[in-house]
Amino acid sequence: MKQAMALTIAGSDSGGGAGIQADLKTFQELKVYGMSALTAVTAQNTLGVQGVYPVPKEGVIQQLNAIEEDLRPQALKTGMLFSSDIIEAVAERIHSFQWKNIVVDPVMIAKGGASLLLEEAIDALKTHLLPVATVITPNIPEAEVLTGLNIITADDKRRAVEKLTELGPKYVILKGGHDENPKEAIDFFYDGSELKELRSERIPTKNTHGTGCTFSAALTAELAKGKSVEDAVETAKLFIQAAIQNSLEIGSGHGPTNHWAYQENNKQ
Ligand SMILES: Nc1ncnc2c1ncn2[C@@H]1O[C@H](COP(=O)(O)OP(=O)(O)O)[C@@H](O)[C@H]1O
Ligand SMILES: Cc1ncc(COP(=O)(O)OP(=O)(O)O)c(N)n1
Repeated sequence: MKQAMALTIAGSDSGGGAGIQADLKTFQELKVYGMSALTAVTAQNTLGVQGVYPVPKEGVIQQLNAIEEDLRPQALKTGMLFSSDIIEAVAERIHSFQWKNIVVDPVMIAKGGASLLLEEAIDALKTHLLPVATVITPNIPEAEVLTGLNIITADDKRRAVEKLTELGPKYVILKGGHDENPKEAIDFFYDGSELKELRSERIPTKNTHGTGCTFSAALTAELAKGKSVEDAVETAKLFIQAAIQNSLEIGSGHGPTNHWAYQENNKQ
């Protein structure tokens, strides 16, 4: 059997709950061989981000070249990319290597408010990276920045996903973690014509550090196995639901999600 292989291009979270660490843990749980290209080192824990140290663009390019030369991913995701320099380099490599199944999680701001994307990089994200994306997974504040819309109602969400599709990605998943619904966490899935809702119970917990990273990593892992985007997102939603339901009460801030809960639940 061919081994499924996935790549994450993202920042490091020293606390292990988000970023590269969350992505690799998720790949591993879903039995996908994980590779990483680091874009930045953050000093971070459950209380927030204390420092950001970007990797020079040349270092990011060299990591991607090394992966292409020898390993080739069947799917990849991008997370924290930080600067327009890094975004342009990543988009160029994805294009020239003709990598497929590209998940763009347009990470902008960490839970505590720290900026993980420079203001100057927003244009590059829209003009360089979204056109090469297969699927993008913004949360509501990120979708507001990318579209310039105020997103509150279901109609706003429809308008937002349509507008985001015009920027290039084939599919848009507008995540509902930040909306006001106290009972359900509803994500909107748009394939360019049909809008579907992915619903789950909203779990009342403060331990949601790394939810977005984990969700997009699960989606990427399933794409690497050859699933369609429609099927991969169903598994990603179940994976994040189990991870939040069994989140870890560690640290004194927003604890991380539990990456092994999905497999534990699915053991015979
Ligand atoms: N309290 C919660 N209960 C259940 N699902 C949640 C909860 N918070 C977020 N989610 C889900 O986690 C995933 C990540 O969403 P979100 O938190 O909006 O992303 P981000 O971490 O990028 O802000 C989505 O599928 C969302 O519906
Ligand atoms: C290094 C790094 N990358 C991404 C994030 C944001 O992760 P996310 O899943 O959106 O979770 P929260 O920041 O909302 O907890 C991050 N914090 N660090």
